[in-house]
Amino acid sequence: MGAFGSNGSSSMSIVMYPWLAFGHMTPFLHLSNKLAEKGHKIVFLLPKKALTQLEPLNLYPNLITFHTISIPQVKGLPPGAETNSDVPYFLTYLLRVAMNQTRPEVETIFHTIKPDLVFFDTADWIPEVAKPVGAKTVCFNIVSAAAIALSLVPAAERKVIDGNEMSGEELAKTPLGYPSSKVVLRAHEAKTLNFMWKKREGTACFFDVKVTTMRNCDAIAIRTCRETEGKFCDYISSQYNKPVYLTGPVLPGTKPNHHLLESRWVEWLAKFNPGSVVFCAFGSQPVVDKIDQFQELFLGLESTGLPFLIAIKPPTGVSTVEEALPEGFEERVQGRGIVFGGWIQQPLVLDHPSVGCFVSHCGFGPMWESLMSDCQIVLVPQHGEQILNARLMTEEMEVAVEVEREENGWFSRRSLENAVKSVMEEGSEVGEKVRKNHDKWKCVLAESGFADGYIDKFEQSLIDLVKS
Ligand SMILES: C[C@@H]1O[C@@H](OC[C@H]2O[C@@H](Oc3cc4c(O)cc(O)cc4[o+]c3-c3ccc(O)c(O)c3)[C@H](O)[C@@H](O)[C@@H]2O)[C@H](O)[C@H](O)[C@H]1O
Ligand SMILES: O=c1ccn([C@@H]2O[C@H](COP(=O)(O)OP(=O)(O)O[C@H]3OC[C@@H](O)[C@H](O)[C@H]3O)[C@@H](O)[C@H]2O)c(=O)[nH]1
Repeated sequence: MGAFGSNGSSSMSIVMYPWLAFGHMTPFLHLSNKLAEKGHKIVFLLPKKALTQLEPLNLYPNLITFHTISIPQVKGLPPGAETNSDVPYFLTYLLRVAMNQTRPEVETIFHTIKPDLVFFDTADWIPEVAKPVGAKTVCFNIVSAAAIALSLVPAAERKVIDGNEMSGEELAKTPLGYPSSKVVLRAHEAKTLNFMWKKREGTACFFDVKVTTMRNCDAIAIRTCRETEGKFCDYISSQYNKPVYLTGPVLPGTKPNHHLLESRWVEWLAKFNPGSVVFCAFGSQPVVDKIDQFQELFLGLESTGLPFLIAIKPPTGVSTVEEALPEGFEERVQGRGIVFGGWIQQPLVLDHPSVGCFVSHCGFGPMWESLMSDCQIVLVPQHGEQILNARLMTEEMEVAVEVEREENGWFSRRSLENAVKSVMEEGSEVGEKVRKNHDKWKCVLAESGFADGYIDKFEQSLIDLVKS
């Protein structure tokens, strides 16, 4: 094995195989760009359908090669389903079953490429397949360290009695030594964690899969930084008794071939004053499943009286967002409100000067994107991990507000309207506080050398790992 690194004579050969969700594939690709910038070669495994969205984000096509994987049809999944965008949230485990069936194809690829390193997060058989070809494995986690520390460490193990669901109170208990009293779930929120211990046909439970990946890999990596989540990273490291490598925020930055925002959005956004538009986006998967809750979100934005752009996937059972709109909504908001059910260039919309507020489901990718923007941030988290991200943003960093929900999980149009107004109205105390804190954090994260420093250190850890 020769010398490694940007100044060395040879580069590392890396394979990436992320979970089949855009919230995972996107940061894996951003990290690939950072490693390619240092001269390393990457083969990126992904389903065919994801190519359209990911190809424009590949900044080093000479070094990053996309290799499409056939995702088998599994009974119960919608026909042609390949990514989380094609699957309702409650069926996501079947996509995991499908991913497991790609093992023979991945094995063949490893034998052909013989990589030095394999990055993965969900396919727990990767270490078994990588070892015979001499590759080291990195479990790269793109969710918050807080979410992993709360529920995906050995100390969080739970006994499921007779296949019964656990109570919210039981699930809300933090594992021994968990380092925060603020980034926690309330009992009614913790119920969303039940899926982790649920036994499913054809695949182990989520908790077992994740703990196995982190136990069996050669290194654990997390897309985060010490400044925001140091204590959670230390806790994970102590739980698994291995070092945790941090990549930092891993955002693409501005590159010469950075693509442009589609003209339809440029033209529409240009009609409004700087900082006046509310952009609401809920990620790549259909997450708001109940149609009345879906409509309440729209009605809440309508009530703000502000211009808004909503990018959201239709709820389960409805094929387009248009079909799910509240009655008379389109006529009432004509000229100031748009709803879009397709893929939108989220980071570029957030960068647009007319956009002043981001209403988000608080996936971890959007969380970083919002921190790097100048927008006020309003959070409507849907599931466990997103709720924890939201607590990090509201309770620890104090850069955002969270929309209030009732005990049954429902949020009203009024609570959404109030949250948006609390950050958008001039002179609002809350609005000023979160803006000040957000500015401070942005200065830290955007400071020259901050993100690059993380990547330099990360690259060195990988080189040491490969040589070990
Ligand atoms: C209904 C179930 O769906 C499937 O999983 C749901 C989503 O899981 C996301 O990943 C995580 C979620 C959570 C969480 O909700 C609460 C937590 O405290 C921690 C996590 O962690 C993760 C996670 C962590 C680390 C990692 O490397 C991961 O790959 C994930 C995921 O982002 C999203 O795409 C899923 O839709 C699941 O398949 C389950 O079996 C279903 O029942
Ligand atoms: O229309 C879209 C949707 C998404 N995106 C981009 O795609 C990326 C993925 O978005 P999300 O993080 O919301 O992705 P997902 O919906 O797959 O989230 C999933 O994985 C990451 C976790 O933190 C989330 O909680 C989980 O739901 C974002 O960085 C976003 O900028 C778009 O550019 N356009």
